[in-house]
Amino acid sequence: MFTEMLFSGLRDRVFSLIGGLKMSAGKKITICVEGNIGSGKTTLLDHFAQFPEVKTISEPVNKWRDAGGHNLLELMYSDPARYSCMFQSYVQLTMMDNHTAPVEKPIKMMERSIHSGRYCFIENLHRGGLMADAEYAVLDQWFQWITANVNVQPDLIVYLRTSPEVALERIRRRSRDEERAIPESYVRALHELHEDWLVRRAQFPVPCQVLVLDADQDLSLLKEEFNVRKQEILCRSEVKSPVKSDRPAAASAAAV
Ligand SMILES: Nc1ncnc2c1ncn2[C@@H]1O[C@H](COP(=O)(O)OP(=O)(O)O)[C@@H](O)[C@H]1O
Ligand SMILES: Nc1nc2c(ncn2[C@H]2C[C@H](O)[C@@H](COP(=O)(O)O)O2)c(=O)[nH]1
Repeated sequence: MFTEMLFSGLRDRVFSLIGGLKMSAGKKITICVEGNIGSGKTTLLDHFAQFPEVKTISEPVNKWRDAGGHNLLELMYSDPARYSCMFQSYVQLTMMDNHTAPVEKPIKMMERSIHSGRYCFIENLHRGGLMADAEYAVLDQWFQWITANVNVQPDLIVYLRTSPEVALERIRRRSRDEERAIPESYVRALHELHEDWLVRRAQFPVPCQVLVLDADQDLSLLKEEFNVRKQEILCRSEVKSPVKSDRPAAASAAAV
């Protein structure tokens, strides 16, 4: 009940923001909730799942933990040099499946996207020397083909921005078996890659508008943060969505 009350204002703000995206009649809106491991994505989706306008689609972690009886997530964490290419290949397939899943409701809210899989996780594994150049090149070719030929375009990214310290504390608190040995350096590197991508716009294209929320705050303060930022975003929602090209254009609205 307490969480319900806290998020009720957030729901209204998200919906008014979506209204600002100039939803034409019948248009479906896709929102991707991005953030580091433990940033609160599942918690946010669980809350929004109760609203009739929203269809939430969680990250397919269960598929990764049982692919024909194999726990690919555990394999990847146990020996990333050997298994990360295989794992990322399956992540790209399962995330493409989520992106293309037909949804009757006007709002599809996804946990993460194929984009963060490429720009944050694959990038992290390659830069960390845990993925060979050839594997990186092949995964990128697949990613480029998918983004050019399949509609994996979100309309809005909600970035739950946490400090690495808070993310680590929440990972430890959640204590998922496969994640018990995640080093602090891994979470820190993922944080910087999210920041480079969604805030600093350092290298990789951002496919749509981004709403940045300070997710370090406890649930009680998260709603206020969103209220403050809502107007700032709405004035940008007049901007047309990026023209669909063979690659996602950098969002014409600046990051907030
Ligand atoms: N804003 C928050 N304040 C405090 N704890 C949170 C907050 N958001 C999530 N948590 C807790 O942190 C852990 C990770 O949250 P989760 O939603 O599973 O993150 P993600 O899906 O991004 O990995 C869970 O135990 C959850 O209850
Ligand atoms: N190597 C990758 N790992 C990924 C990717 N997407 C998610 N994950 C891992 C991170 C967590 O251990 C687990 C679930 O993520 P949450 O942030 O929801 O806890 O899956 C990826 O693309 N590559």
